[in-house]
Amino acid sequence: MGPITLAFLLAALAWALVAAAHVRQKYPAWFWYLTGYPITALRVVRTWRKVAVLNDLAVSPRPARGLIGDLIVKGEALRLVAPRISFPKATRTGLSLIVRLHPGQTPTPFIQAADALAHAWRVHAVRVTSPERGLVHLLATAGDPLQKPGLASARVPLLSALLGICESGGAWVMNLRTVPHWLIVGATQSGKSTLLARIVTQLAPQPVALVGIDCKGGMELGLFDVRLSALATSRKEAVAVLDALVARMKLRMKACRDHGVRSIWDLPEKLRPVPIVTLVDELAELYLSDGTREGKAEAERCSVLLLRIAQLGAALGLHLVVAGQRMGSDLGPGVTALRAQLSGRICHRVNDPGTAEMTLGDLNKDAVAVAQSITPDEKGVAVCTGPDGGWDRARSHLTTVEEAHKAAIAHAHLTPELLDVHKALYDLGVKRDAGQ
Ligand SMILES: Nc1ncnc2c1ncn2[C@@H]1O[C@H](COP(=O)(O)OP(=O)(O)OP(=O)(O)O)[C@@H](O)[C@H]1O
Repeated sequence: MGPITLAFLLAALAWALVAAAHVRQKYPAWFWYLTGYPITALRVVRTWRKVAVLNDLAVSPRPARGLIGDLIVKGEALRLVAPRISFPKATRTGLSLIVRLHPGQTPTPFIQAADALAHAWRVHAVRVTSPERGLVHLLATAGDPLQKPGLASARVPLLSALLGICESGGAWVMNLRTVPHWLIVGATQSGKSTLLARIVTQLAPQPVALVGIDCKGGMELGLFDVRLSALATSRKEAVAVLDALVARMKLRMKACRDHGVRSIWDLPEKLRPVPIVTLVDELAELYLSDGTREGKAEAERCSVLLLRIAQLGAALGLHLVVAGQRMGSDLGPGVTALRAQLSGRICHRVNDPGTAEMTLGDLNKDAVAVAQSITPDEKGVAVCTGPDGGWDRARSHLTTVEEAHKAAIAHAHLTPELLDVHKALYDLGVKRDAGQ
Protein backbone atom coordinates (compact mmCIF):
# COMPACT_ATOMS: atom_id res chain seq x y z
CA MET A 1 0.00 0.00 0.00
CA GLY A 2 1.51 3.29 -1.11
CA PRO A 3 1.89 6.28 1.22
CA ILE A 4 -0.87 8.19 -0.63
CA THR A 5 -3.38 5.36 -0.17
CA LEU A 6 -2.39 5.06 3.49
CA ALA A 7 -2.82 8.81 4.02
CA PHE A 8 -6.16 8.65 2.24
CA LEU A 9 -7.34 5.75 4.43
CA LEU A 10 -6.21 7.49 7.63
CA ALA A 11 -7.98 10.70 6.58
CA ALA A 12 -11.17 8.71 5.79
CA LEU A 13 -10.95 6.99 9.18
CA ALA A 14 -10.46 10.30 10.99
CA TRP A 15 -13.39 11.79 9.08
CA ALA A 16 -15.58 8.79 9.95
CA LEU A 17 -14.68 9.13 13.64
CA VAL A 18 -15.46 12.85 13.67
CA ALA A 19 -18.74 12.23 11.81
CA ALA A 20 -19.67 9.46 14.28
CA ALA A 21 -18.93 11.74 17.25
CA HIS A 22 -21.05 14.47 15.65
CA VAL A 23 -23.98 12.10 14.99
CA ARG A 24 -23.66 10.73 18.55
CA GLN A 25 -23.86 14.18 20.07
CA LYS A 26 -26.45 15.74 17.75
CA TYR A 27 -28.63 12.73 16.96
CA PRO A 28 -28.15 10.23 19.82
CA ALA A 29 -31.20 8.22 18.78
CA TRP A 30 -29.85 7.71 15.25
CA PHE A 31 -26.43 6.85 16.62
CA TRP A 32 -28.10 4.19 18.73
CA TYR A 33 -30.16 2.82 15.80
CA LEU A 34 -27.08 2.55 13.56
CA THR A 35 -24.43 1.27 15.95
CA GLY A 36 -25.51 0.32 19.47
CA TYR A 37 -28.80 -1.35 18.60
CA PRO A 38 -27.53 -3.95 16.04
CA ILE A 39 -24.67 -4.98 18.32
CA THR A 40 -26.87 -5.22 21.43
CA ALA A 41 -29.67 -7.03 19.55
CA LEU A 42 -27.18 -9.66 18.35
CA ARG A 43 -25.78 -9.96 21.88
CA VAL A 44 -29.28 -10.54 23.27
CA VAL A 45 -30.06 -13.25 20.73
CA ARG A 46 -26.65 -14.90 21.09
CA THR A 47 -26.61 -14.95 24.91
CA TRP A 48 -30.32 -15.53 25.62
CA ARG A 49 -30.16 -19.28 26.25
CA LYS A 50 -27.10 -19.06 28.49
CA VAL A 51 -28.51 -16.10 30.46
CA ALA A 52 -31.86 -17.85 30.83
CA VAL A 53 -30.23 -21.04 32.14
CA LEU A 54 -27.97 -19.18 34.59
CA ASN A 55 -30.89 -17.19 35.99
CA ASP A 56 -33.38 -20.04 36.30
CA LEU A 57 -35.51 -18.74 33.48
CA ALA A 58 -35.17 -21.94 31.45
CA VAL A 59 -37.14 -25.05 32.30
CA SER A 60 -36.96 -28.70 31.39
CA PRO A 61 -39.83 -30.25 29.48
CA ARG A 62 -39.24 -33.42 31.51
CA PRO A 63 -40.18 -33.61 35.22
CA ALA A 64 -37.31 -33.30 37.73
CA ARG A 65 -38.24 -36.67 39.27
CA GLY A 66 -38.74 -40.06 37.66
CA LEU A 67 -39.59 -43.60 38.61
CA ILE A 68 -36.99 -46.37 38.45
CA GLY A 69 -38.56 -49.61 39.61
CA ASP A 70 -39.96 -48.88 43.09
CA LEU A 71 -37.82 -45.78 43.53
CA ILE A 72 -38.51 -42.13 42.84
CA VAL A 73 -35.33 -40.53 41.53
CA LYS A 74 -34.89 -36.76 41.78
CA GLY A 75 -32.41 -34.95 39.60
CA GLU A 76 -31.51 -31.87 37.71
CA ALA A 77 -32.55 -31.77 34.10
CA LEU A 78 -29.65 -31.76 31.67
CA ARG A 79 -31.41 -30.12 28.78
CA LEU A 80 -33.12 -26.92 29.82
CA VAL A 81 -35.20 -25.05 27.29
CA ALA A 82 -35.16 -21.25 27.42
CA PRO A 83 -38.50 -19.55 26.79
CA ARG A 84 -38.92 -18.21 23.25
CA ILE A 85 -38.16 -14.55 22.63
CA SER A 86 -39.12 -12.20 19.84
CA PHE A 87 -36.34 -10.51 17.89
CA PRO A 88 -35.34 -7.37 19.86
CA LYS A 89 -37.08 -4.27 18.53
CA ALA A 90 -35.24 -0.97 18.55
CA THR A 91 -36.59 1.88 20.67
CA ARG A 92 -35.19 5.42 20.78
CA THR A 93 -33.29 4.69 23.95
CA GLY A 94 -32.73 0.94 23.87
CA LEU A 95 -34.58 -2.14 22.74
CA SER A 96 -37.54 -4.23 23.75
CA LEU A 97 -38.50 -7.85 23.37
CA ILE A 98 -41.31 -10.19 24.31
CA VAL A 99 -40.75 -13.49 26.10
CA ARG A 100 -43.32 -16.28 25.77
CA LEU A 101 -43.49 -18.00 29.14
CA HIS A 102 -43.45 -21.78 29.38
CA PRO A 103 -46.58 -23.21 31.01
CA GLY A 104 -46.12 -22.89 34.78
CA GLN A 105 -43.71 -19.95 34.59
CA THR A 106 -44.51 -16.56 36.14
CA PRO A 107 -42.93 -13.11 35.55
CA THR A 108 -41.37 -13.07 39.06
CA PRO A 109 -38.03 -14.77 38.20
CA PHE A 110 -37.68 -12.42 35.20
CA ILE A 111 -38.14 -9.40 37.50
CA GLN A 112 -35.49 -10.85 39.82
CA ALA A 113 -33.14 -11.45 36.89
CA ALA A 114 -33.46 -7.90 35.53
CA ASP A 115 -30.08 -6.84 36.89
CA ALA A 116 -28.35 -9.94 35.52
CA LEU A 117 -29.90 -9.30 32.10
CA ALA A 118 -28.66 -5.69 32.17
CA HIS A 119 -25.12 -6.88 32.90
CA ALA A 120 -25.21 -9.65 30.29
CA TRP A 121 -26.44 -7.28 27.57
CA ARG A 122 -24.26 -4.37 28.76
CA VAL A 123 -27.15 -1.96 28.99
CA HIS A 124 -28.05 0.54 31.70
CA ALA A 125 -31.18 -1.21 32.96
CA VAL A 126 -33.79 -3.79 32.06
CA ARG A 127 -37.38 -3.24 33.17
CA VAL A 128 -39.74 -6.20 33.25
CA THR A 129 -43.51 -5.98 32.86
CA SER A 130 -46.20 -8.46 31.96
CA PRO A 131 -48.64 -6.85 29.54
CA GLU A 132 -50.63 -10.05 29.07
CA ARG A 133 -50.91 -13.47 30.69
CA GLY A 134 -48.14 -15.75 29.46
CA LEU A 135 -46.02 -12.89 28.11
CA VAL A 136 -43.22 -10.87 29.64
CA HIS A 137 -42.02 -7.60 28.14
CA LEU A 138 -38.35 -6.74 28.59
CA LEU A 139 -37.41 -3.11 28.01
CA ALA A 140 -33.68 -2.43 27.96
CA THR A 141 -32.35 1.12 28.13
CA ALA A 142 -28.89 1.50 26.61
CA GLY A 143 -27.55 4.37 28.67
CA ASP A 144 -29.03 6.29 31.56
CA PRO A 145 -31.38 8.69 29.76
CA LEU A 146 -31.65 10.66 32.98
CA GLN A 147 -27.97 11.65 32.98
CA LYS A 148 -28.57 14.47 30.51
CA PRO A 149 -32.32 14.57 30.14
CA GLY A 150 -33.82 16.70 27.43
CA LEU A 151 -37.11 18.44 28.00
CA ALA A 152 -40.00 16.09 27.34
CA SER A 153 -42.99 17.58 25.64
CA ALA A 154 -46.58 16.66 26.30
CA ARG A 155 -49.92 18.41 26.17
CA VAL A 156 -51.00 18.69 29.76
CA PRO A 157 -54.69 18.94 30.56
CA LEU A 158 -56.19 20.87 33.50
CA LEU A 159 -54.75 19.89 36.88
CA SER A 160 -51.72 18.28 35.30
CA ALA A 161 -48.06 19.19 35.52
CA LEU A 162 -45.28 18.17 33.17
CA LEU A 163 -42.58 17.33 35.69
CA GLY A 164 -39.74 15.97 33.60
CA ILE A 165 -38.75 12.90 31.68
CA CYS A 166 -39.10 9.18 32.44
CA GLU A 167 -36.36 6.61 31.99
CA SER A 168 -38.56 4.85 29.46
CA GLY A 169 -38.33 7.99 27.30
CA GLY A 170 -41.79 9.45 27.85
CA ALA A 171 -42.88 12.62 29.59
CA TRP A 172 -43.26 12.52 33.37
CA VAL A 173 -46.66 13.97 34.06
CA MET A 174 -48.48 14.42 37.37
CA ASN A 175 -52.19 14.33 36.58
CA LEU A 176 -54.29 15.18 39.62
CA ARG A 177 -57.51 14.28 37.83
CA THR A 178 -56.43 10.65 37.45
CA VAL A 179 -54.29 10.40 40.61
CA PRO A 180 -55.73 12.99 43.03
CA HIS A 181 -53.18 12.98 45.88
CA TRP A 182 -49.38 12.66 45.87
CA LEU A 183 -46.61 11.91 48.32
CA ILE A 184 -43.11 13.21 47.53
CA VAL A 185 -40.18 12.11 49.69
CA GLY A 186 -36.47 12.78 49.51
CA ALA A 187 -33.47 13.43 51.71
CA THR A 188 -32.11 16.94 51.93
CA GLN A 189 -30.61 18.06 48.59
CA SER A 190 -32.36 15.30 46.65
CA GLY A 191 -34.59 17.65 44.64
CA LYS A 192 -37.91 17.92 46.51
CA SER A 193 -38.10 21.71 46.55
CA THR A 194 -37.15 21.86 42.88
CA LEU A 195 -39.99 19.47 42.13
CA LEU A 196 -42.44 21.54 44.19
CA ALA A 197 -41.25 24.63 42.28
CA ARG A 198 -41.88 22.76 39.04
CA ILE A 199 -45.40 21.83 40.16
CA VAL A 200 -46.16 25.46 41.08
CA THR A 201 -44.74 26.68 37.74
CA GLN A 202 -46.92 24.24 35.84
CA LEU A 203 -50.12 24.81 37.80
CA ALA A 204 -49.73 28.60 38.06
CA PRO A 205 -51.18 29.35 34.56
CA GLN A 206 -54.19 27.07 35.19
CA PRO A 207 -57.53 28.01 36.79
CA VAL A 208 -56.54 26.32 40.03
CA ALA A 209 -56.24 27.61 43.61
CA LEU A 210 -52.92 26.78 45.24
CA VAL A 211 -52.69 26.64 49.01
CA GLY A 212 -49.31 26.30 50.74
CA ILE A 213 -48.50 24.74 54.08
CA ASP A 214 -44.84 25.23 54.82
CA CYS A 215 -43.93 24.80 58.46
CA LYS A 216 -40.31 25.67 57.71
CA GLY A 217 -41.50 29.24 58.30
CA GLY A 218 -42.65 29.56 54.68
CA MET A 219 -39.04 29.53 53.40
CA GLU A 220 -39.82 27.31 50.40
CA LEU A 221 -43.43 27.97 49.40
CA GLY A 222 -43.29 31.62 50.53
CA LEU A 223 -41.39 32.32 47.29
CA PHE A 224 -44.60 31.73 45.35
CA ASP A 225 -46.80 33.64 47.79
CA VAL A 226 -48.36 35.86 45.11
CA ARG A 227 -49.84 32.86 43.32
CA LEU A 228 -50.94 31.12 46.53
CA SER A 229 -54.50 31.66 47.69
CA ALA A 230 -53.29 31.05 51.27
CA LEU A 231 -50.03 30.19 52.97
CA ALA A 232 -49.72 28.63 56.43
CA THR A 233 -46.25 28.90 57.93
CA SER A 234 -46.80 27.17 61.27
CA ARG A 235 -48.78 24.20 62.48
CA LYS A 236 -51.33 26.43 64.18
CA GLU A 237 -51.95 28.18 60.86
CA ALA A 238 -51.99 24.82 59.07
CA VAL A 239 -54.81 23.63 61.35
CA ALA A 240 -56.79 26.81 60.62
CA VAL A 241 -56.29 26.46 56.85
CA LEU A 242 -57.10 22.74 56.78
CA ASP A 243 -60.18 23.34 58.97
CA ALA A 244 -61.43 25.95 56.49
CA LEU A 245 -60.73 23.62 53.56
CA VAL A 246 -62.65 20.77 55.20
CA ALA A 247 -65.59 23.15 55.83
CA ARG A 248 -65.41 24.14 52.14
CA MET A 249 -65.32 20.46 51.19
CA LYS A 250 -68.58 19.91 53.10
CA LEU A 251 -70.22 22.78 51.18
CA ARG A 252 -69.10 21.20 47.91
CA MET A 253 -70.53 17.86 49.07
CA LYS A 254 -73.87 19.55 49.68
CA ALA A 255 -73.78 21.24 46.26
CA CYS A 256 -73.15 17.86 44.60
CA ARG A 257 -75.95 16.27 46.65
CA ASP A 258 -78.37 19.07 45.71
CA HIS A 259 -77.63 18.56 42.01
CA GLY A 260 -77.68 14.78 42.24
CA VAL A 261 -74.09 14.39 41.02
CA ARG A 262 -71.13 12.54 42.47
CA SER A 263 -68.34 14.94 41.67
CA ILE A 264 -67.83 18.66 41.11
CA TRP A 265 -66.84 17.81 37.53
CA ASP A 266 -70.44 16.75 36.88
CA LEU A 267 -71.84 20.09 38.12
CA PRO A 268 -72.93 22.64 35.49
CA GLU A 269 -69.84 24.61 34.44
CA LYS A 270 -70.97 27.92 35.93
CA LEU A 271 -71.56 26.28 39.33
CA ARG A 272 -68.35 24.30 39.34
CA PRO A 273 -66.00 25.46 42.13
CA VAL A 274 -62.32 26.03 41.48
CA PRO A 275 -60.10 23.01 42.20
CA ILE A 276 -57.79 23.55 45.17
CA VAL A 277 -54.34 21.97 45.33
CA THR A 278 -52.80 22.03 48.81
CA LEU A 279 -49.02 21.77 48.77
CA VAL A 280 -47.46 20.65 52.05
CA ASP A 281 -43.71 21.05 52.53
CA GLU A 282 -42.19 18.98 55.32
CA LEU A 283 -44.96 16.71 56.45
CA ALA A 284 -43.10 15.63 59.62
CA GLU A 285 -43.44 19.17 61.04
CA LEU A 286 -47.21 18.69 61.11
CA TYR A 287 -47.02 15.39 62.97
CA LEU A 288 -44.20 15.91 65.47
CA SER A 289 -45.33 16.83 68.93
CA ASP A 290 -43.29 18.96 71.33
CA GLY A 291 -44.72 16.96 74.24
CA THR A 292 -47.17 19.65 75.37
CA ARG A 293 -50.89 18.91 75.46
CA GLU A 294 -51.54 21.71 73.01
CA GLY A 295 -48.85 20.41 70.62
CA LYS A 296 -50.25 16.88 70.72
CA ALA A 297 -53.80 18.10 70.08
CA GLU A 298 -52.60 20.23 67.13
CA ALA A 299 -50.69 17.31 65.59
CA GLU A 300 -53.71 15.03 65.95
CA ARG A 301 -56.02 17.67 64.46
CA CYS A 302 -53.68 18.12 61.48
CA SER A 303 -53.54 14.40 60.95
CA VAL A 304 -57.34 14.06 61.01
CA LEU A 305 -57.91 17.02 58.68
CA LEU A 306 -55.32 15.88 56.13
CA LEU A 307 -56.83 12.41 56.19
CA ARG A 308 -60.33 13.78 55.63
CA ILE A 309 -59.21 15.77 52.60
CA ALA A 310 -57.30 12.76 51.26
CA GLN A 311 -60.29 10.46 51.76
CA LEU A 312 -63.05 12.68 50.43
CA GLY A 313 -61.37 15.45 48.45
CA ALA A 314 -60.78 13.81 45.07
CA ALA A 315 -64.34 14.08 43.77
CA LEU A 316 -64.73 17.51 45.37
CA GLY A 317 -61.75 19.12 43.70
CA LEU A 318 -59.48 19.14 46.76
CA HIS A 319 -56.06 17.68 46.11
CA LEU A 320 -52.99 17.11 48.26
CA VAL A 321 -49.34 17.15 47.27
CA VAL A 322 -47.41 16.28 50.41
CA ALA A 323 -43.60 16.45 50.59
CA GLY A 324 -41.21 15.42 53.30
CA GLN A 325 -37.75 14.08 54.04
CA ARG A 326 -38.95 11.15 56.01
CA MET A 327 -42.03 8.99 56.12
CA GLY A 328 -42.37 6.53 58.96
CA SER A 329 -45.01 5.14 61.26
CA ASP A 330 -43.11 6.76 64.18
CA LEU A 331 -44.65 10.07 63.07
CA GLY A 332 -47.97 8.78 64.36
CA PRO A 333 -50.69 6.31 63.46
CA GLY A 334 -52.33 8.84 61.13
CA VAL A 335 -49.35 8.85 58.78
CA THR A 336 -49.85 5.27 57.59
CA ALA A 337 -53.54 5.94 56.98
CA LEU A 338 -52.64 9.11 55.05
CA ARG A 339 -50.08 7.24 52.97
CA ALA A 340 -52.73 4.75 51.91
CA GLN A 341 -54.75 7.65 50.45
CA LEU A 342 -51.82 9.33 48.69
CA SER A 343 -51.77 6.98 45.72
CA GLY A 344 -49.28 8.98 43.66
CA ARG A 345 -45.77 8.40 45.02
CA ILE A 346 -42.46 10.04 44.19
CA CYS A 347 -39.36 8.81 46.00
CA HIS A 348 -36.08 10.69 45.54
CA ARG A 349 -32.85 9.57 47.21
CA VAL A 350 -33.66 8.88 50.84
CA ASN A 351 -31.48 8.53 53.92
CA ASP A 352 -33.16 5.54 55.52
CA PRO A 353 -34.41 2.38 53.81
CA GLY A 354 -37.58 2.63 55.91
CA THR A 355 -38.71 5.76 54.06
CA ALA A 356 -38.26 4.14 50.62
CA GLU A 357 -40.10 1.06 51.90
CA MET A 358 -42.89 3.20 53.38
CA THR A 359 -43.22 5.22 50.17
CA LEU A 360 -43.09 2.45 47.58
CA GLY A 361 -43.08 -0.86 49.45
CA ASP A 362 -46.84 -1.27 49.49
CA LEU A 363 -46.85 -0.82 45.69
CA ASN A 364 -43.76 -2.58 44.38
CA LYS A 365 -40.72 -4.11 46.07
CA ASP A 366 -38.49 -3.65 42.99
CA ALA A 367 -39.28 0.03 42.94
CA VAL A 368 -37.94 0.22 46.53
CA ALA A 369 -34.63 -1.32 45.47
CA VAL A 370 -34.29 1.10 42.54
CA ALA A 371 -35.12 4.08 44.78
CA GLN A 372 -32.46 2.95 47.25
CA SER A 373 -29.87 2.88 44.48
CA ILE A 374 -30.28 6.60 43.65
CA THR A 375 -26.95 8.27 44.43
CA PRO A 376 -26.37 11.78 45.88
CA ASP A 377 -25.14 12.92 42.43
CA GLU A 378 -28.47 12.07 40.85
CA LYS A 379 -30.29 15.20 41.93
CA GLY A 380 -33.89 15.36 40.83
CA VAL A 381 -33.93 11.62 40.01
CA ALA A 382 -36.82 9.75 41.59
CA VAL A 383 -38.86 6.60 41.34
CA CYS A 384 -42.46 7.49 40.62
CA THR A 385 -45.70 5.65 40.21
CA GLY A 386 -47.37 5.74 36.82
CA PRO A 387 -51.04 6.15 35.96
CA ASP A 388 -51.44 2.43 35.18
CA GLY A 389 -50.23 1.28 38.58
CA GLY A 390 -46.70 0.64 37.31
CA TRP A 391 -43.60 2.61 38.19
CA ASP A 392 -40.70 4.29 36.44
CA ARG A 393 -37.44 6.05 37.19
CA ALA A 394 -37.65 9.71 36.22
CA ARG A 395 -35.87 13.04 36.53
CA SER A 396 -37.56 16.35 37.12
CA HIS A 397 -36.88 19.26 34.84
CA LEU A 398 -34.55 21.62 36.69
CA THR A 399 -36.73 24.58 37.62
CA THR A 400 -34.83 27.31 39.37
CA VAL A 401 -36.34 29.32 42.18
CA GLU A 402 -36.15 32.41 39.92
CA GLU A 403 -38.13 30.67 37.15
CA ALA A 404 -40.81 29.53 39.59
CA HIS A 405 -40.94 32.96 41.25
CA LYS A 406 -41.31 34.62 37.83
CA ALA A 407 -44.11 32.20 36.87
CA ALA A 408 -45.89 32.95 40.16
CA ILE A 409 -45.66 36.72 39.54
CA ALA A 410 -46.74 36.38 35.89
CA HIS A 411 -49.87 34.49 36.91
CA ALA A 412 -50.61 36.25 40.19
CA HIS A 413 -53.75 37.74 38.64
CA LEU A 414 -55.18 34.20 38.28
CA THR A 415 -55.02 33.56 42.05
CA PRO A 416 -58.53 32.72 43.23
CA GLU A 417 -59.65 34.37 46.48
CA LEU A 418 -60.51 31.84 49.19
CA LEU A 419 -62.11 34.27 51.63
CA ASP A 420 -62.96 31.67 54.27
CA VAL A 421 -59.35 30.44 54.34
CA HIS A 422 -58.10 34.04 54.53
CA LYS A 423 -60.49 34.71 57.39
CA ALA A 424 -59.25 31.63 59.27
CA LEU A 425 -55.68 32.94 58.97
CA TYR A 426 -56.75 36.51 59.73
CA ASP A 427 -58.39 35.33 62.96
CA LEU A 428 -54.97 34.03 64.00
CA GLY A 429 -53.48 37.45 63.33
CA VAL A 430 -51.93 36.56 59.94
CA LYS A 431 -52.23 39.37 57.41
CA ARG A 432 -51.64 38.83 53.74
CA ASP A 433 -51.57 41.66 51.25
CA ALA A 434 -52.75 40.79 47.77
CA GLY A 435 -49.83 40.93 45.34
CA GLN A 436 -47.34 40.87 48.21
N1 LIG B 1 -33.88 17.77 38.23
C1 LIG B 1 -32.74 18.31 38.62
N2 LIG B 1 -31.70 18.34 37.78
C2 LIG B 1 -30.52 18.87 38.18
N3 LIG B 1 -30.29 19.39 39.40
C3 LIG B 1 -31.29 19.38 40.28
C4 LIG B 1 -32.57 18.83 39.94
N4 LIG B 1 -33.38 18.94 41.01
C5 LIG B 1 -32.63 19.53 41.98
N5 LIG B 1 -31.40 19.80 41.54
C6 LIG B 1 -30.33 20.46 42.29
O1 LIG B 1 -30.16 19.79 43.52
C7 LIG B 1 -29.95 20.70 44.58
C8 LIG B 1 -30.94 20.42 45.70
O2 LIG B 1 -32.25 20.59 45.22
P1 LIG B 1 -33.45 20.94 46.20
O3 LIG B 1 -33.16 22.20 46.95
O4 LIG B 1 -34.67 20.89 45.38
O5 LIG B 1 -33.37 19.71 47.20
P2 LIG B 1 -34.27 19.46 48.48
O6 LIG B 1 -34.51 17.99 48.50
O7 LIG B 1 -35.46 20.33 48.52
O8 LIG B 1 -33.28 19.86 49.64
P3 LIG B 1 -33.65 20.53 51.05
O9 LIG B 1 -34.52 19.55 51.78
O10 LIG B 1 -32.30 20.67 51.67
O11 LIG B 1 -34.33 21.82 50.76
C9 LIG B 1 -30.10 22.10 43.99
O12 LIG B 1 -28.82 22.64 43.80
C10 LIG B 1 -30.76 21.87 42.66
O13 LIG B 1 -30.30 22.81 41.70
